[in-house]
Amino acid sequence: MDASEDIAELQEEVFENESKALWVFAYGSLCWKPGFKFNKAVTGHVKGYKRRFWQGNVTHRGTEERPGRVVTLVEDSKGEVHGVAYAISGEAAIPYLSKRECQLGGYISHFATFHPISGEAFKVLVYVATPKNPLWMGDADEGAIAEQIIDCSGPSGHNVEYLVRLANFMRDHFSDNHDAHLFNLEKEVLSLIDRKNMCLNTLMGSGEGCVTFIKRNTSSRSSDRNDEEDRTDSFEHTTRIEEKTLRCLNL
Ligand SMILES: N[C@@H](CCC(=O)N[C@@H](CS)C(=O)NCC(=O)O)C(=O)O
Repeated sequence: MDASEDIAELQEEVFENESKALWVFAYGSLCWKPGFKFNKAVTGHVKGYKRRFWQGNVTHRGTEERPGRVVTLVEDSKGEVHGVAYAISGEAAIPYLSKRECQLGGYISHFATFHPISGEAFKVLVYVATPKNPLWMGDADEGAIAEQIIDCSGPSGHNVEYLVRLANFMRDHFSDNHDAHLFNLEKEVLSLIDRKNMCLNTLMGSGEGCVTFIKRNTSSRSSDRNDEEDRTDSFEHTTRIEEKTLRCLNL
């Protein structure tokens, strides 16, 4: 973890009252760089999609001359995409996401059903790029996509950082989830970096604004409290939390 990164807690459970908050599902850079304040974050998945590096990007990880590649969700009746859902807080999150995702990224938003690692499924807002948007790049040979990724960078950093931080997030939080497209691309990109004698550390940037999640194990709460007290307390605790401003770890 870079010294400039922030830490935030991943919770294990979403209580019924909390699922009525506005939640956003993250499956790309929002997993490791949300950029907005949230009250709660839980891992889980959405069904009926697959994650693909089929969206072009000229405002974060590429330029007009050399567009980068970022992820979107593509419909797939047998697919599942794992990521993290955030209970957003404050009024700034939606305008921020509208600008970052829609205005700058070509994504549109709609609702999907999120299945948390424990607890009932609930609705989440998800930002998806469709083939209708002008930045759409679509399917391509994974070797060609890898060549494009190592060749692109933009105002938010290198396209390699985008890919590797997402792969790291998935490894850290979903050990049994094999997103072949993501990890094949990572393997191809790391092999090209090696062959071209490039420096991965340099490509990964400073980590400014990135978040590393630590798991908060609610079941480890003091054992002398009954479930109801725990549940109520942890819900109140969740709502009582001031808007979570992520703190830097000055290690
Ligand atoms: N909506 C997806 C993808 C979001 C995404 O990766 N957006 C890109 C392109 S608009 C972005 O914000 N990149 C910021 C960055 O690369 O630092 C998610 O939930 O994570």
